[in-house]
Amino acid sequence: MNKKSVRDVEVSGKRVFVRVDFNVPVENGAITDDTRIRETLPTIQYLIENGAKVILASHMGRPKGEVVEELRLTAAAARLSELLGKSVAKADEAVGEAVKAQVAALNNGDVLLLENVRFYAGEEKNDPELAKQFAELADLFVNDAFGAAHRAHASTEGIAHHLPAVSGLLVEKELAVLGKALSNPDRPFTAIVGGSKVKDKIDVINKMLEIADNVLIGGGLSYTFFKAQGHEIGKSLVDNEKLDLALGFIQKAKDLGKNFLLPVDIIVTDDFSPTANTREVGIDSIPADWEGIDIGPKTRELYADVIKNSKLVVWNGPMGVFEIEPFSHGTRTVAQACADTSAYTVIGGGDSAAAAEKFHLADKMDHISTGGGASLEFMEGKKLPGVEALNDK
Ligand SMILES: Nc1ncnc2c1ncn2[C@@H]1O[C@H](COP(=O)(O)OP(=O)(O)O)[C@@H](O)[C@H]1O
Ligand SMILES: O=C(OP(=O)(O)O)[C@H](O)COP(=O)(O)O
Repeated sequence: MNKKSVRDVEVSGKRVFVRVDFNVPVENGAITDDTRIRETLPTIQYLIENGAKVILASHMGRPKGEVVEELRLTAAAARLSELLGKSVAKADEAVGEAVKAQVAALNNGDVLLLENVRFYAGEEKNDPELAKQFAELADLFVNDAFGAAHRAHASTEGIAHHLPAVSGLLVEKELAVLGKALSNPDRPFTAIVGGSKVKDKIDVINKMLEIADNVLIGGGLSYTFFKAQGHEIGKSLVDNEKLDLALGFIQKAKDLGKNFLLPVDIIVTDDFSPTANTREVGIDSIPADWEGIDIGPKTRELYADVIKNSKLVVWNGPMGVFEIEPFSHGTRTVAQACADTSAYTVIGGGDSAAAAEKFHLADKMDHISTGGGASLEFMEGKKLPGVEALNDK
């Protein structure tokens, strides 16, 4: 990476404003997955050990510039404190006199977590005044919020214009792993693209056709391709505006000599529920009033085989509605194949990561990205504003 990291600058005795992504799932006030907090520990521990005064800032949810009690970072502070094995002070605001006083009271090695930065309307607007207020709290800015690196907000981008600005160790790691997949991949390189957000995934499929050897399509995306090819797709998910583009991708794969695989069989259902009737059908036999919900057994076998024979696998998006048990087999098979293969496996996207967790296979993957949107945008070749704003080496 051509950006400076926290290791490239002096931090001892400095007030360091660290943007993290503690946007973790919470149910009834309890954190249900603390991955994003655990992944920032290397940076926070590095700063503590090197005598910095650590000021952490994060967003949580989308409170749209207002205080929303359920979106306070109180539970995150408590969990961080447990994980660090030391007390973490928590501010009730993110800027202002009380926060300044809390910062002034910090000793070297102390940690203070500010309140949700999205309680301020200026955050998402990248208001220069708010960015300045954040900057006034510190001597150095460290961005370790990979999950929010695609956002140009006051605490991710604006602040970098007022302070020396470097990356944290998580951002550095994410960029190194995802960057390798893009620029110097081990081959055969297999990209698996599934999920339901056709519009969001189009650019990623396009990019993967250029850089991967095998592109496997699954999930709700598949039906736009099937419809474009003239198949009956019943009530399956489709994006009618992308039919020509889908045909274009099939042609592009041929022109580039890439192995572009669509499901050869699927599971259809007559109702979106765990007790619904299901059938395995070929892609030319989808009943008009049924819905495609998962990849079928032949496709599972085919995809698992490709994954097994790969050296690098990048997976984004589930193969079916894995949240409902009878429709989870395709996603489970792909997750298991990723766990078993000797290939280096990279998982991006919240739902694919959640699927790996659900099947207790997450620790068998080589890299699970902490950013869904951010990893997609990075893989599409877009610039991430939270990274671009950092100081060059
Ligand atoms: N055939 C399908 N029909 C409808 N929804 C699907 C289908 N296959 C997968 N899904 C849904 O897609 C969702 C995930 O899509 P997406 O957000 O694009 O993935 P990710 O978060 O991994 O990027 C899951 O909730 C899953 O239930
Ligand atoms: O959860 C996040 O994004 P993700 O679901 O794309 O990984 C990040 O915290 C960014 O949040 P945002 O999409 O509200 O800006």
